Amino acid sequence: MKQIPFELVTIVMGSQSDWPTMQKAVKPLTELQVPFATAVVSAHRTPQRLVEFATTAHEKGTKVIIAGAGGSAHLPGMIAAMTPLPVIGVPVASKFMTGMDSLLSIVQMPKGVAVATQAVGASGAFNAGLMAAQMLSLTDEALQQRLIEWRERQSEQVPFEVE
Ligand SMILES: Nc1c(C(=O)O)ncn1[C@@H]1O[C@H](COP(=O)(O)O)[C@@H](O)[C@H]1O
Repeated sequence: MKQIPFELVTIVMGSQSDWPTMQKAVKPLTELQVPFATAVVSAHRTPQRLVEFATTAHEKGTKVIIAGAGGSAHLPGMIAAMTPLPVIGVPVASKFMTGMDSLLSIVQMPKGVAVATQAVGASGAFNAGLMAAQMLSLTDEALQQRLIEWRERQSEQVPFEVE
């Protein structure tokens, strides 16, 4: 059986079809030199894989989990229910409800199990990568410095003049 990959940040998604959205999380992680791994894990289609992933991630070196799913998006919440690690949820835009269903599925967690829900789609995935790096920077001064410089570069790239 194939092994689930684990890294400092592990990005999981409900389906391969989520990858075009979820790959946006890779950019900030790469730019900030944060190691990450990716895997398809589905609460609905691969429940055993979900349990194995969620119950062992904290023992395998993962510090932050990013979980993206669309539609009936139970993946982030179910992972959060089984891990002590912070889980960042990304609502992937769905075919029929443009992601409102994904957003509500992920954001409306019951009290006692927390998911840090991001915006729907590509921007949410990008910010999930950024948020994961910010969480890790709490205990990594060099990463915090890289984040400060990354922010400065971002500000410099916003033109002052209106064209
Ligand atoms: N929401 C979930 C879960 C889950 O929450 O466990 N597993 C798959 N899915 C979602 O189903 C959508 C359609 O998947 P397919 O494109 O494979 O049919 C995807 O956005 C996926 O995240």
